[in-house]
Amino acid sequence: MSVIEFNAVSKRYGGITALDNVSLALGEHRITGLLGRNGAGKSTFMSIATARSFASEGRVRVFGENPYENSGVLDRVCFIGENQTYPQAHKVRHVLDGARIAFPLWDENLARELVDAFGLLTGQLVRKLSRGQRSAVGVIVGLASRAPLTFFDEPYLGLDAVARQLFYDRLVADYGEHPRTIVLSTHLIDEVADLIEHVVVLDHGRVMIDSDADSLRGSAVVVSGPRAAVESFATDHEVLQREDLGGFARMTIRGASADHARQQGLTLEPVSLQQLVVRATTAAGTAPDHTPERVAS
Ligand SMILES: Nc1ncnc2c1ncn2[C@@H]1O[C@H](COP(=O)(O)OP(=O)(O)OP(=O)(O)O)[C@@H](O)[C@H]1O
Repeated sequence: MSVIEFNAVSKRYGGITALDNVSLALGEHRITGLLGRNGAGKSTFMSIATARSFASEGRVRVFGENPYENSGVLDRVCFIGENQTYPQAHKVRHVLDGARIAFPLWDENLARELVDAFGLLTGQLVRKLSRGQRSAVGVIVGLASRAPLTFFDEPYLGLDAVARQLFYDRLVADYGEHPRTIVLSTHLIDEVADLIEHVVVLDHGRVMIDSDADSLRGSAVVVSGPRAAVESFATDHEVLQREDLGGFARMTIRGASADHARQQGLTLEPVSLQQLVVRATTAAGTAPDHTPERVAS
């Protein structure tokens, strides 16, 4: 079942097209990485999927229904943005109290554990927390909500590397025990590469990649060795990137057979998700009428 379905959805702000004819179906019980450059349309996508703004055109379905003013849908959705704001007088405990009421599947024990793990105190005023600590409050709400559809839109402004790792570890552990649909938008692709199962890359409001993460990772390899041998190997393949280093060459090649490369004495390395995303979004500007890359779903 698709939890989110966008069918030819566009969103325009005056002369700016933030989403351009986006068609996507995100299945349930997956962690999807929503990736793309600044201004690509990621927040706009999440804003429409959470019924905080209207599409200019197209059809949106969440849990199979129109999400607008639909409490049956929205009660199952949690959105954590990069800049959550809280009332001035609120303490951490008030935020948790509000979330307990808002989210039917709220897990108070998990919330308390996470408060400890992030080094917070429930009696602290949220406005006196550091930037990273405020982000931790958002992350705690997002995880403990156990919402069947949870969005994290760059949730970790100011969170240090240790706290971000804590978020990733707890996300994976809790998701393992309580599978749900999670959409995580981030620019820290290398950090999340191992935890995302599905990848959606937007660029200039369009879908550039909509793919299972493993298939995407396996879709290309980096081959290096003597230049003539690499050139010869690359002849019948699509070369995504090349570096010439004197008599040596290093190429990122799509659809290459690893065994064949090894037989020719070439060195193989996997391509990182970040490299694939960078490649997809740098090539995008030159391909206005592209077809989204859908490796497998
Ligand atoms: N409320 C708005 N009014 C006018 N333009 C907007 C509005 N919201 C977004 N935009 C524009 O729509 C485009 C997509 O913005 P969006 O915030 O969705 O991108 P993003 O991928 O989330 O970017 P970032 O990674 O920088 O957060 C941008 O060109 C942005 O300037």
